[in-house]
Amino acid sequence: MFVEPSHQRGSQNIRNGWIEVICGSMFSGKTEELIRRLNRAKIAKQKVQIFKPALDKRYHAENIVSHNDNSISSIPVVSASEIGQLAGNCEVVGLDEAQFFDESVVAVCDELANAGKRVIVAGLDMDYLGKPFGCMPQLMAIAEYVTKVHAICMVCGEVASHSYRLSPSSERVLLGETDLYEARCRRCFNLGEAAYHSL
Ligand SMILES: Nc1ncnc2c1ncn2[C@@H]1O[C@H](COP(=O)(O)OP(=O)(O)O)[C@@H](O)[C@H]1O
Ligand SMILES: Cc1cn([C@H]2C[C@H](O)[C@@H](COP(=O)(O)O)O2)c(=O)[nH]c1=O
Ligand SMILES: [Zn+2]
Repeated sequence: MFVEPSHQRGSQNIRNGWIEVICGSMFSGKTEELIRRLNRAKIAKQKVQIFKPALDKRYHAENIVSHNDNSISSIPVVSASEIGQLAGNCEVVGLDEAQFFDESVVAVCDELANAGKRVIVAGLDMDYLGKPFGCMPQLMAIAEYVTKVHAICMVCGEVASHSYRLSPSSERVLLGETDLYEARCRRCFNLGEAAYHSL
């Protein structure tokens, strides 16, 4: 379980910021964990602002909603470059579905952390082909803390790290849930359609 580090102040009494990344496959609990951390910050009376890419409107236009129906309000943004100004004087900034943000998200997170904010980013580390997704590798590289969470393989019940696409679409961005994707372990992901026959 991730426990919050305390905010240290430097020699000029400036708060020390940092970046946390929560990554993993679909259904691995990224959004649940993001909401848990943000709610704890709210309980600690910290000013919190949450953002998501405007294209992700699966469950709700504004709220961030997990697969098990936990939710928290957020601001949808078209470009990550909007976040800096909207984050204003908040102390904690949350980003969900970070794999969909444009590449400016890396500099934006860096600047927010440099300005003393706690930045918590959740996103898919890999796409449906098992390739690194968007700016997630860069965000993981510059983060102080990286948490990789896991789902359960829907074929064999082992620990799942991959998101297997059930449709033939080869678009990288294809929004969906259990209708289009299932969590799989490495072996069942590589077996593809044959996985269910190999049990
Ligand atoms: N294969 C699976 N493995 C684990 N949890 C699953 C699976 N399929 C559905 N879930 C549900 O998804 C929830 C996690 O949802 P969420 O936090 O939105 O995940 P993520 O943001 O990583 O997609 C779990 O608590 C569980 O209720
Ligand atoms: C693997 C993969 C996923 N997506 C989409 C499908 C969902 O709408 C989101 C991921 O949501 P979650 O909170 O992590 O469950 O991303 C995609 O567009 N392309 C992909 O390769
Ligand atoms: Zn498996």
